[in-house]
Amino acid sequence: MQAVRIENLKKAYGETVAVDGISLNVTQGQIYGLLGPNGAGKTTTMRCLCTLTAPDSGLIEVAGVREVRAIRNQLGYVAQEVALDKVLTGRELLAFQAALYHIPPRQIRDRIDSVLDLLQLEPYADKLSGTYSGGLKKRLDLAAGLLHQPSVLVLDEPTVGLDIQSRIAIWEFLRKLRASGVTVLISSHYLEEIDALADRVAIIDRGKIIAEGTTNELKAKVGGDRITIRIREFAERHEAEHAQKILQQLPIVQSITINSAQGNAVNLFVTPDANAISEIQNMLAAVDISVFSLSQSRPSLDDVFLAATGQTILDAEIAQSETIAATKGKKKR
Ligand SMILES: Nc1ncnc2c1ncn2[C@@H]1O[C@H](COP(=O)(O)OP(=O)(O)OP(=O)(O)O)[C@@H](O)[C@H]1O
Repeated sequence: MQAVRIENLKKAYGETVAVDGISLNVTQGQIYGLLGPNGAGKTTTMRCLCTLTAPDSGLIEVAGVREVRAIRNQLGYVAQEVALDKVLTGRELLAFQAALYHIPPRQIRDRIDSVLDLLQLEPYADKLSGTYSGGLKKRLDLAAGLLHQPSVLVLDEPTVGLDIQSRIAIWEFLRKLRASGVTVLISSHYLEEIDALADRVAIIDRGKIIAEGTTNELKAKVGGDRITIRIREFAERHEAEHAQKILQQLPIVQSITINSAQGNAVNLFVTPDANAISEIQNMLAAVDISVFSLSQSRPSLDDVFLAATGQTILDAEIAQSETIAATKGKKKR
């Protein structure tokens, strides 16, 4: 049975199309990643799945059930913002959540002890949650999401703003959860997070899935190696375009894009070839283009995004924030 099935989900807010026909299948016991820039539609997809936002159309099924109440019993949702009442202790907060989830009163104590243990929160359980560090708050949020023993845990950007140690602790916890059979759906715009955790990934851009598969499958599809050339530390766009024109003539070059977020670096995908670097260097030297730096790497998930959209995730985020700023500016006038 599929843990999560979403078919042709659509949701618009006025003229903004947040989700534009997303379909997903998540097998039980997997960590499934939704990767995409801010504003791609990840939160809206998750909120629709968790029955917190009504979709305009599309089908949602969780562990074989479609009815709102039944879906809620199967799902735990941990939102992007930590939603804690600071004047309660961790334990009191969990007790409050347990009542919201209609957990039978006789079971509440055991359930709370069990999630506190699972997230190694016992030493902090009787301290006010307002005094917790960011990592502890997130762990308490995760504990609350697991109180009713959901078969699917949905996490929206669970490590945003956390330091690296707290992030790694949460990654380890999620792997343990998977080993116990819980399905985890996680959204992130951190490439390394999805790379480290997800069995499968859907890459989302502007409300649509642009690539789906295991991380290895997706990287393999991109093909050859990536070579990044910087003509100068911060090159002008026209300098990068000149190099692009020259390098396009090389048969080993599969595609070339210019990355403005990286000082107009020139990104190439080339067929794997031991002489690729020297061929490129010779070609540029022949037309007197000097090179500030040159690096070669295996494809990353960002390359998958780049190959599908023509821009990196960071570029897409910059473009999205510029669109929002422009819309706000228009409204003010
Ligand atoms: N309640 C809302 N009202 C109006 N527009 C919304 C609302 N929620 C989301 N949007 C818009 O829908 C689009 C998708 O947003 P969404 O939050 O789903 O993306 P995201 O990939 O989760 O990004 P983020 O990580 O920034 O939340 C964006 O353009 C956003 O501005």
